[in-house]
Amino acid sequence: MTQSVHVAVAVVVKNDTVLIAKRSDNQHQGGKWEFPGGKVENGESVETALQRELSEECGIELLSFKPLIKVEHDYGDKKVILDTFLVEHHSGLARGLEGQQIQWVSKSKLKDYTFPKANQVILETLLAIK
Ligand SMILES: Nc1nc2c([nH]c(=O)n2[C@H]2C[C@H](O)[C@@H](COP(=O)(O)OP(=O)(O)OP(=O)(O)O)O2)c(=O)[nH]1
Ligand SMILES: [Mg+2]
Repeated sequence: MTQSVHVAVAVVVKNDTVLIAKRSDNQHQGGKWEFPGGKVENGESVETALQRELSEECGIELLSFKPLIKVEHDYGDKKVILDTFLVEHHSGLARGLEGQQIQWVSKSKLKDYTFPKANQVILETLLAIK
C-alpha cells in the first residue's frame, strides 16, 4: 500500500474572487488549475506548510485562515490528502513566483476552469458557503 501524500492547500479569497494557479505540464495533474499549496514536509505542521508554500509559490503572507475541508483522493498513480484551508486575510500582491500563471477568478467563473478530480469536493464546499 502506497502512502498518501499530505498536501496543504489554500483557498485564498479576496472580495468575491479566489486565487488559482496553473500547474505546469510536467507536474502531476499538469496543465490543470489548482489552489496554491504543496506537500507537507517531514516534521512540519500543515499550517506551517500552508504558509511556506504560499510564500514560496505566490509571495503572500497569510494573516488568518481556517480549515475548509480535507479531501482524500486516489489518482491511481498517486494518492493525495488535500488539507484545505480558507484564507480570508493575506498581505502582499500575489505573483507566480515559480513561473506559473495565476489568476483571481470570481466564484461563479470557477466552473470554466479545469481542476484535478480531487478538487470537485473543494469547489462544491466553497460554493456552498455564503
Ligand atoms: N497544490 C495543490 N495540489 C493539488 C490540488 N489538487 C490536487 O489534486 N493536487 C495534487 C497534485 C499533486 O499530486 C499534489 C500537490 O503536490 P505539489 O506538486 O503541488 O507539491 P509541491 O508544491 O510541494 O511541489 P514539488 O515540491 O513536488 O514540486 O496534490 C490543488 O488544488 N492544489
Ligand atoms: Mg505546489
